[in-house]
Amino acid sequence: MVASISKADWENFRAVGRVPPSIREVVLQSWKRSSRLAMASPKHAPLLGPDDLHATRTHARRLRQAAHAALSKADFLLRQSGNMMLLCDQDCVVLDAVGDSDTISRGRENHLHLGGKWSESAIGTNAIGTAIHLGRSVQVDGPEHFCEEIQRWNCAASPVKDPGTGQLLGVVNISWSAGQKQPGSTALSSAFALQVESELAHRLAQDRQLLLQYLHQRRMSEPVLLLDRTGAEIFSSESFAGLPDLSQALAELRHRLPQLIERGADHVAEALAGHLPDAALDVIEPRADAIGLVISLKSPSRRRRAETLDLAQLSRTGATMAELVAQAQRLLETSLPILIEGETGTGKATLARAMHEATRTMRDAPSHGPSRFTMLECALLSDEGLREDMARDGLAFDGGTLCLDSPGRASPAVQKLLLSVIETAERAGCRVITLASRSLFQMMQDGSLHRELYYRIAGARLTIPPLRERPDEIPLYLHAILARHRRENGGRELRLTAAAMAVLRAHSWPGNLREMQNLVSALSALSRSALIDARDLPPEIARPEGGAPGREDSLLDVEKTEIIAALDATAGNMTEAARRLGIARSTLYLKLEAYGITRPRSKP
Ligand SMILES: Nc1ncnc2c1ncn2[C@@H]1O[C@H](COP(=O)(O)OP(=O)(O)OP(=O)(O)O)[C@@H](O)[C@H]1O
Repeated sequence: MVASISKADWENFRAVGRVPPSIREVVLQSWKRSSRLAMASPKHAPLLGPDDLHATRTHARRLRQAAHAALSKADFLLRQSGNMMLLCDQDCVVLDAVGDSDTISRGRENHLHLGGKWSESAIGTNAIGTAIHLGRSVQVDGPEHFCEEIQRWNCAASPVKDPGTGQLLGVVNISWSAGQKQPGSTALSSAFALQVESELAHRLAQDRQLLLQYLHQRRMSEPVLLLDRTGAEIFSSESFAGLPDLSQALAELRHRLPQLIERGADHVAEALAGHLPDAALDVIEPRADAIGLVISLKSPSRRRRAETLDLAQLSRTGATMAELVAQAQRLLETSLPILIEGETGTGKATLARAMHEATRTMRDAPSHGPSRFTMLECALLSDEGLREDMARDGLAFDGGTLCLDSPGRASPAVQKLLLSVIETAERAGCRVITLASRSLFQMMQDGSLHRELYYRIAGARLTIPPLRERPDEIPLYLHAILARHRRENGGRELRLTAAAMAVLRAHSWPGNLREMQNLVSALSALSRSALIDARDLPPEIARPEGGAPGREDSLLDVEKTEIIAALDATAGNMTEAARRLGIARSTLYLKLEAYGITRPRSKP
């Protein structure tokens, strides 16, 4: 494209406001906006200082990361072409400059370079500022620029929009000397902008995949809604969708989420507190950036619940935990890395947090400093993201605890990087605690866990046995969880009948304490009475399908459950229960004793 006007046209407009007849409408409108700002004619755009530039580039990291491939390609293609390509953010600040080195040097003279701010309000009509103002591709040639010094340039800029929200993120701009003909530059800037947008879309799709994986791993049974960082709904449980009166609060949240989530988890929690007071929030941050949000109802978030239990409380939940807590306390005297193993939901993360809190408050451990608890969900880490976090100090340790969740599920590349993360953490006086629901030793033997990583994390081992291996402790846990639920949520105090307790003791609890926690939340929400009987329990617990016992169910478990179900169905009538089970009444008495089952009700 050739400029629609001459230098003389521009001079006439500036001097007496005469509008050149051949001027393009887009340029004229921009000149009018620029005139209203009554700016002098600066020689260059304003320039951000190094600290502000660093902060601006960090803030725009998502855009810059997505533009990485396009910038590398442009750097190669535009070498010695007289063109340079600039990536700018939505405030018109130049974030990156690549391409022909002579053109880049000349750009510096006008601050058409890193940190230069090219908004219309700062420097009048120019492709970057005008494209951002209009939200569409614009080319501005020589004398069409509003400020004289900038007329040595031709520029073509195309917007980059967030594929999730449609929000303008910035522009890709191509600049070259006004004297040279460079046909196709607008097309080139559009092509690169499209490439950046498609990379952003690809990353958004990957993040959505990660969010679904996260939800799958949590196995949440309460009403739950999963949103990505743009506010789009990724998943909603039927129970959540059916909740009345939430639509307005949610619409507002989804609208504000893209801004809130950029500012951090605390801002989201704060904004939601007024709208969804009963909701628990989990902002998902597998790397330094939040990629989405889980909202669950009537069950405070796992993270918050875990924070409230200390070692003393844990040791009160039975002999097994008392012994484990005693061992944990001895280990806290050392600097050994600790591996906590146990099936899903057995309380590994809770124990790790309680250990962290204990270290924090130990007066005789000044070296442990003010201390953060940094949890890395290893299965969700990518080597690229982790490398970036390490490079820009996103994983700064201050003593405290580095908690690695399921390192065996990380890719081999991530496992290698974790070795350096651990080294950095230990050098900063950090305690390393690793959580695993499968035997890491076994995984090392299988070759799915890096051998060196295993020996770096498994200094000492604590193993939490599954609930089904310690049925005597089940009532203690139930009482503790019922009491805690009432403390946290107020309301009625739920109590269990002997029959209900018997069924729950006999249950195999494949989801362990998390399953128990969810059951208590569900009972509290659904039960009309404060006294829970066996018949109020969900069918999969009260009457497990004979054909589909859990992996761990033994035949004895099945028999025990059958007996409890028969007693429940006959309201404790021994004669009738024995008849249903096809055994003698005396045999039923013997079996009750053997299984430690308490008769629900005395009926003849
Ligand atoms: N001693 C305890 N008493 C009562 N509740 C507990 C106890 N320990 C853990 N919990 C609760 O059990 C649930 C599961 O605990 P946690 O998340 O620590 O388990 P986990 O083993 O780390 O699970 P996963 O391996 O699936 O991540 C949480 O809701 C937690 O608050």
